[in-house]
This record gives sequence, structure tokens and C-alpha cells, in this order.
Amino acid sequence: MPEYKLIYFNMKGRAELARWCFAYGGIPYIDDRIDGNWAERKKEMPGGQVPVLMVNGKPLSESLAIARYVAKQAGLVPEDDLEAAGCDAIVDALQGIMAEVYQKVVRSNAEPAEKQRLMKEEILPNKINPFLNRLNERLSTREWFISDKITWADLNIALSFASLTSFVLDVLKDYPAVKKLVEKVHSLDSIKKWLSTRPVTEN
Ligand SMILES: N[C@@H](CCC(=O)N[C@@H](CS)C(=O)NCC(=O)O)C(=O)O
Repeated sequence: MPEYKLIYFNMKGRAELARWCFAYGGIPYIDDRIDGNWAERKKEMPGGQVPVLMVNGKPLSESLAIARYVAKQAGLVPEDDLEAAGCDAIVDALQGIMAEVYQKVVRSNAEPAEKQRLMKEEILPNKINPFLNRLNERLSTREWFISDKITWADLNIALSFASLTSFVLDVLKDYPAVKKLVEKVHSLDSIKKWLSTRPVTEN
């Protein structure tokens, strides 16, 4: 097995999906969380950013390329090309939604009341709820997102909506099939173990 080192900050952010894939696959890796000397470490990173996955000393950048690669090693990418592309599609869509939430709400300098208004009156009704409607309909008739087998798309759905629940407590209230999938992923032994042992961080 190759030697893996995942380099990122001490946060979930763009590295957490890869960490969940490592956990699911029981694949050993070094979880290298940069602490304090970013200016120095930045020079070593291709493109000057993280996450970077070192595979036997060779760097791979871009969070979704990293997560997809680790998912493949963990048996979480379908063999069928169209099913694999279906997973890519929902992962990309979720990435877009989460990027908007982080940019406009989590990292914005707006007052808390304005953040709440933005979330309630704009992002939820225009972006998140229509997405959840379609996803809930799809998950009502199937075991996992793409087929009868779990994939990294399921892990990403569970990760993203668990994280959104910290901003909007009842985000899944009207979407029971999505809620069921999120709970199913969280009840996997490998994921439960990761969640109970990972470093505690705010984001
Ligand atoms: N498209 C890249 C974006 C990477 C990115 O924005 N990384 C941020 C942390 S989340 C970073 O390295 N920031 C520090 C810097 O740019 O100096 C990805 O998805 O991996």
C-alpha cells in the first residue's frame, strides 16, 4: 500500500471528505495538520495551497481530486463510468452550495442577524431546499444515492448536511429520505470511529 500523508490546516474544511474516505476504507495515512508555520509550509505546496495529498512523496492537489482518488482506493467509486460521473455531479453540486454558505455566511463579516436573514430568506429557499427536494425524491426509492452500493457521494451528502445542521438546526426536517441516509452513514462503524477520535475543531 502506498504511504499517504494528507496535509491541511487543523480544520475539517476541504480535507474532511478525504479523511472520511480514508476512515471508511480503513486506510492508514498521516493526518498532517499545519500548525503555525504556514508561510514556510506554503512554499512546499504546489500552487501554494492545501489540501495536498502526498502519495509515496508525490503531491496531489485539489480537494475533490484528492477525495475522488482516496474514494477509489477505498472502493467508494462505482466501476460504471456513468454512475461514477453521477457521483462527481452531486459532489460538485454540494461543493457549490457549501462554498456559497461559507462565503456568504460563515466567513462573512456581516452581523449575525444579517447572516441569519441571508440563510433563511435567500440561500435556503433558493439553493438548499430545491436541491434537498430533488435529492429526497431520488433517495425515497433507493438505498444509496447512485445504486444499491454506498459511494463517496453518500459520504459527502452526510458530511455536508451534518455540517449545515450546525447553522440551520432543522435543515432536514422536511426531507426524511435525506435524513435517513445521513443517519445511515453516521452509523457506519468506520465513520463512528472517526467522528469519535478526530481532533475537535470548530470548522
Ligand atoms: N480549489 C482548491 C482550493 C484550495 C484552497 O482554497 N485552500 C485554502 C484552504 S481551504 C488555502 O490553502 N488557503 C491558504 C492560502 O491560500 O494561502 C481545492 O479545492 O483544494
